[in-house]
Amino acid sequence: MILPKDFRNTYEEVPASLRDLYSQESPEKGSKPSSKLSRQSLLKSHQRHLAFLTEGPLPIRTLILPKPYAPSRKAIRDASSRRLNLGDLLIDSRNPESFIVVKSITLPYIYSATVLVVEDEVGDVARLTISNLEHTAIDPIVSESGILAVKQPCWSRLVDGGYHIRVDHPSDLVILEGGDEIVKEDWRVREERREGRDADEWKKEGDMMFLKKMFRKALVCYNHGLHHLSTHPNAPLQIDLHRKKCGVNIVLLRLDAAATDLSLAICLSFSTLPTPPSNPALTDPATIASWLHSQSTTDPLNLSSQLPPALRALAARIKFDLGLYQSTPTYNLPLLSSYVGPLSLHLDAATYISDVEVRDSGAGHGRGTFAKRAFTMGECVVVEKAFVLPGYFIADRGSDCLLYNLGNGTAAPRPGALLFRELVQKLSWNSSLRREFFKCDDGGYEGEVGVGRGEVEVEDEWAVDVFRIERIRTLNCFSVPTRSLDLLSPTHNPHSNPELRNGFWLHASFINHSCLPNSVRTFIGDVLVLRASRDIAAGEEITHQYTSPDIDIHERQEKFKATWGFECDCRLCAVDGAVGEQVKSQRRVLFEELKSAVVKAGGQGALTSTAIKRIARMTGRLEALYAPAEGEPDQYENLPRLALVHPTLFLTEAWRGVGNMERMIEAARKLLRNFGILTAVDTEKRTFEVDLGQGLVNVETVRALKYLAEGYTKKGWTGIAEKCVGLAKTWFVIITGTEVGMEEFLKQ
Ligand SMILES: C[S@@+](CC[C@H](N)C(=O)[O-])C[C@H]1O[C@@H](n2cnc3c(N)ncnc32)[C@H](O)[C@@H]1O
Repeated sequence: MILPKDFRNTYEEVPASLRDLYSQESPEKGSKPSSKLSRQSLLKSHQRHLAFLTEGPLPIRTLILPKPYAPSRKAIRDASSRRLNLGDLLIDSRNPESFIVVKSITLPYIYSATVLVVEDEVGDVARLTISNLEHTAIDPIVSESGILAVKQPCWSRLVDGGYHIRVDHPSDLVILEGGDEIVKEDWRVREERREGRDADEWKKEGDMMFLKKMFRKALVCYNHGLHHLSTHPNAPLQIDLHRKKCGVNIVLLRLDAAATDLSLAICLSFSTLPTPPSNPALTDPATIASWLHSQSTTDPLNLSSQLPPALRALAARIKFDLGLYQSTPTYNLPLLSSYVGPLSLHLDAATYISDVEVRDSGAGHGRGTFAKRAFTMGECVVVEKAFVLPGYFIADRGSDCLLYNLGNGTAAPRPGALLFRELVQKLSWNSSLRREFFKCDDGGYEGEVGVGRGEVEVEDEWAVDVFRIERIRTLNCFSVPTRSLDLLSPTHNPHSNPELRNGFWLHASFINHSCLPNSVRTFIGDVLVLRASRDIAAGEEITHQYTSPDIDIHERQEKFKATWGFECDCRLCAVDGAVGEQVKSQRRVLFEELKSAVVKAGGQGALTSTAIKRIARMTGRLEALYAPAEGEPDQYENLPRLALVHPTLFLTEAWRGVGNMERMIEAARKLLRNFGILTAVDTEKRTFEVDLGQGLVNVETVRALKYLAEGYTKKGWTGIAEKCVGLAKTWFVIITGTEVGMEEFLKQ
């Protein structure tokens, strides 16, 4: 089809236009549309849109969340559910007790959303837009002539006039089998099972579909094969088909279904042994499924050693993906780190959370995570495999997409949009995972939309509320590099702003922020490693920095408020906040002047001692703005002085550059001090003491120690140099998660 020149793709919604449209309540709300498009014009428009997907330039995918509304909690088969037709639907008015059954009369348009033309049981037609389905055009979930039940249907306005039916929550859509009794008689179809095909042929076709990445079609073929085997038994083939279905389900993130298939395959493989096992548990699918879901590394039935390798590998995969827990922080992290690459993020690692507990923080911060035992500096406090970390190829522009949330006017770029999509997919298909996820902080969403935490059950499953998923994502996700170590690489330029992924960790979500934290989180692929950055006492709350604090207290608090809805009340924020406005503004001005002086000095070729001294004098003036007034106690005594960090780092490296070791040592100690870490040197006894207090451990403090070691070595004070190296090593592990790359870093 040749598209007309003036063709506009109205299936790709424009967020700003939609926001404007939704900003005013429709005067027609609650009434029936006064006019509607004919079947012919809907079909014609649809054909053009389908042609656009093959002929037109593809825009960036735009996922849109309208204003929040709760998913329906009514099963369509519930006797009190009301079955409607298109003619009964009202504008912008959803009834959670109602549903409609429609049949697709077109191929689906699958891009930012899925669009179909559907007819109802009396032949009326409508455009149906389904958001948040994870399928692709080659492997669709909804098909031409597919039959769907849509819960709480209503007419939603379109920007260009007219109406469509819009589905946002995956649990508001039910895909019906052709033979389902709920489907009207003349729509019912016998499932297509080409005569003459045997299970082996279905298996081959399924394998072919799998290779073509048509995963859902592969599942259909394997199911046909299994159906054939119900009348032509062949145990090895049946095991094989369940095994293959399990593998496809894992690819589609349908882990609950994968566990069901695998338990059937395992039981069949045991029951068909020449001497079947005496333990009946081994041939009971429910027992095997519950072991797969047990989240425990224990294996009371000694299954692992008895399973054929292919089934054993699948069992391990499912257990890791559903979440596996170990009680000790024993890991070979360097080995795990060696497996990680841009396309291999997902590691086989169990989660360690045994030595922390979640309880009310008692400080008005909601729930928090607390130490159940003492941790020494550097120890792992939590090690956690991601619940979801999308593994896309960053250079692949085909995965570009944006998520617009019209409810709060925010837009998330690709990392957030892809995390949202994958969270929706994982939660839609795995009811066993929903309860834990929906316990995470949702910032009071339930109250706003009028749903209580315990009430969200649908057909014994938790409803998949996409608005709530998005709220939970924004409050709890982390931006992550492939490995924290990569952020330190000499080729990594912090100003080039490399794209970080967005990931979700269920347990780390319960850790509150402090600008003066006692732990540092790092990432090795999809494994989060949280280490104590100072000694932590049993019972102490574990905290980490959500983001490194802005120098300016107002900007800092604004960021916390805008992103997470809180105001930080840590000691640093209290002290920075209590500084008079005049001093605050003087600090800001001087900081900016220093920044320009540093840029200017750097741009004039090799630095001279005169240029460095000039910056040192300006830094001294800034330092004076942190001094206490005469007779007053020093509020910053052992607190970070954030505005001084960059200038002192510059001075340390500049003095090093011109070979002035004494000045470099002095500046490096100041750098530590400006992060809140006090050092004391006894020149007589040649001792060096470090008082970490509540100071910050980060890459710059590791660098400061490295420079100190270098300086003291040059002076011949090897004892102090060794002490600095020892501490630098511990801190390096804290800020990267492992010792991988440590020697190189300390040598540079
Ligand atoms: C990732 S969650 C942390 C766990 C959360 N407290 C809970 O009850 O689930 C982030 C939310 O915790 C709260 N929070 C975290 N750090 C805080 C702090 N320093 N002060 C006040 N509230 C904080 C905020 O409500 C924030 O949106």
